[in-house]
Amino acid sequence: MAPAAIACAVKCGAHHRRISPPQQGHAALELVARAPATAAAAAGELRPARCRSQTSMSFARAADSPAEPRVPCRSPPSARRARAALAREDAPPAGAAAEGAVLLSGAQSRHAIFRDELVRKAFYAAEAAHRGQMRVSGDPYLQHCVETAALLAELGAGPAVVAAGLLHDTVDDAGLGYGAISDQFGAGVADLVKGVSNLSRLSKLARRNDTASRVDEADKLRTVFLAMEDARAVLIKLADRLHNMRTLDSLPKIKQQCFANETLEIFAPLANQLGILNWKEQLENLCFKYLYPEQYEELSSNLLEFYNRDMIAAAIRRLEQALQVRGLSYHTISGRHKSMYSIYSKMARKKLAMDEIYDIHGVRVILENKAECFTTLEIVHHLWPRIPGKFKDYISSPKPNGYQSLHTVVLSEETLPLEIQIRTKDMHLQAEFGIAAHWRYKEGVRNCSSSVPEMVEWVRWVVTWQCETLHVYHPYSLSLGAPPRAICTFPSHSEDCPFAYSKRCYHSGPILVILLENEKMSVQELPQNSTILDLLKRASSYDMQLRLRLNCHVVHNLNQELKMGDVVELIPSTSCPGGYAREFQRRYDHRLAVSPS
Ligand SMILES: Nc1nc2c(ncn2[C@@H]2O[C@H](COP(=O)(O)OP(=O)(O)OP(=O)(O)O)[C@@H](O)[C@H]2O)c(=O)[nH]1
Ligand SMILES: Nc1ncnc2c1ncn2[C@@H]1O[C@H](COP(=O)(O)OP(=O)(O)OP(=O)(O)O)[C@@H](O)[C@H]1O
Repeated sequence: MAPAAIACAVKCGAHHRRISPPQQGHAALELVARAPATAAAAAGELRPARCRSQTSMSFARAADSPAEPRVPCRSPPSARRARAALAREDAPPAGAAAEGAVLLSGAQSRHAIFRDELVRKAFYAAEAAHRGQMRVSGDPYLQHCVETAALLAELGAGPAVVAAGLLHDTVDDAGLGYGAISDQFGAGVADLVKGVSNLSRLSKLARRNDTASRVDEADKLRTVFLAMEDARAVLIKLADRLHNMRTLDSLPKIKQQCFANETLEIFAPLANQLGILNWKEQLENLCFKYLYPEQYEELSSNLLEFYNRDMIAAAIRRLEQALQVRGLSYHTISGRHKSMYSIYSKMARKKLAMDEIYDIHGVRVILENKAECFTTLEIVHHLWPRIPGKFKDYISSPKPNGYQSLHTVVLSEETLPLEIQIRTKDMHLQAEFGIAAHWRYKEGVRNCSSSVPEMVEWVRWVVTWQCETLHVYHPYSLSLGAPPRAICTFPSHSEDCPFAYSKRCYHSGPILVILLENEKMSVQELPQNSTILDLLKRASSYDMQLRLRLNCHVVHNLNQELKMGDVVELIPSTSCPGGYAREFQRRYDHRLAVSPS
């Protein structure tokens, strides 16, 4: 649908009555009531599911990110300071800026993990490394590092991930070496920081090559991201991007759009694949704001009048009581309102006005068996008047992908449509993690024929396992069936634990590798067991004068086999001492400096 048509569709929905406003840019509210079997439900508690969203729009830009083009800061003093800070113990170093102390205590008051020894030490190292560096907004650079780490802390990530979140820009922007980080924080943290750097570099190249505009290529790049790095590095990169997107205001419009395009095509779907829906929705809403500002404003002001969180909470309470009266026990009842971008996309996809979208407010009930689902449906239709034509029985007639659920739309509070989904715990497991998984449903048929789903499921599992908040809402922890294999107690793993984090993919299909040549990045799909020579046959610019690097190491053997996520660079033999990437950056910066922005 053309933007003008969307604007019209948004307008058409503008007559809804005024109700409680959502926070701007806020991801969908999600409320969960556990069955009385759980402590939360026994206490009648409603709580936000997954991480609580925070969408403060207060700071501007960072690392790989928004304030581009960023001349790489290789300031020897900051690098020296940072190395010195690394060498010290974890006490605040003499000369540490007072504003650093304020940032640290602010972070500690929000998240206890900032009191952890490793995390505090990482904070001081980041403080020393970034001292004096400012963001485009004029805020201290360190603020971005702290906010990135805070997002990870909010998910319940452990000390290594939060420490790496604090240090994520020290290699690229403060000249700290892998060795220095590894010596002080261990190879685990250093690998994560390096992993984030690698992802940032590819992301930068993707923006320069406008990869986001080629859907297929963007899909493949996401797959490469998941394949090439530890899932936790991807998580840190996502946190980095989310904070940068929240603070995009200070940048020129053209760069805002460039970041928003890339985020919408690559990072938001990545968050979806990782199962961090709250981040996915925040990222999408922010992209929407920068890419379609008029439609965003219009839809946002209409939704201010329309979103009704209290109604969802009241509906959950009412249904809970009714189920109790009938003696029906359930696993969970959850509610959410649809995010702004999801509404916008559905309107565009289905050419509908806002008031024709019936699932803006939704509730989902998970029960033990089919019979209980149908009884619950009766109860629902008894509690609220149903909207004709909106009932779907995907239990009796499952969707081709196996998805099963009952869907109905009722009129809550007499005027507001409320979508209610009713399913068993096994159906829910299928809908979240099986072939009918929600992320696959959202991506449509793309990606589904390769080994990608297997890899995504693996990465989702690792990330879920690593983050307490996500773990709590994992179906296995809702006793939705036995875990597939024996697992350790959260959050530690035995050495041979199958769920310990490691790069693990089960590739049976083709591999994806990145080829960098002549300032161009492409994602190449090759059969298993392909060699560097096979890849070079596809390179338009290859001649024997060029040197080759595979994952930053010079290559001597062209028959070396490639694996998923490898990065192959063709380097001009006259390359500058700083390496191809830096020369590339220099040329790019020069071009931007001379071209009108
Ligand atoms: N995980 C998963 N969820 C699904 C799938 N199909 C539908 N859903 C969920 O069910 C909701 C409604 O789907 P349908 O009842 O088929 O409705 P629709 O065709 O999208 O159109 P509307 O009735 O306008 O919402 C979706 O918004 C999803 O939340 C699926 O294959 N997998
Ligand atoms: N009625 C509901 N109750 C509770 N959660 C829901 C309900 N409907 C969808 N969800 C969940 O809300 C999240 C956001 O879904 P969203 O509304 O953006 O898309 P969708 O409903 O799945 O798809 P579509 O836009 O295609 O209708 C998903 O995790 C989805 O499973």
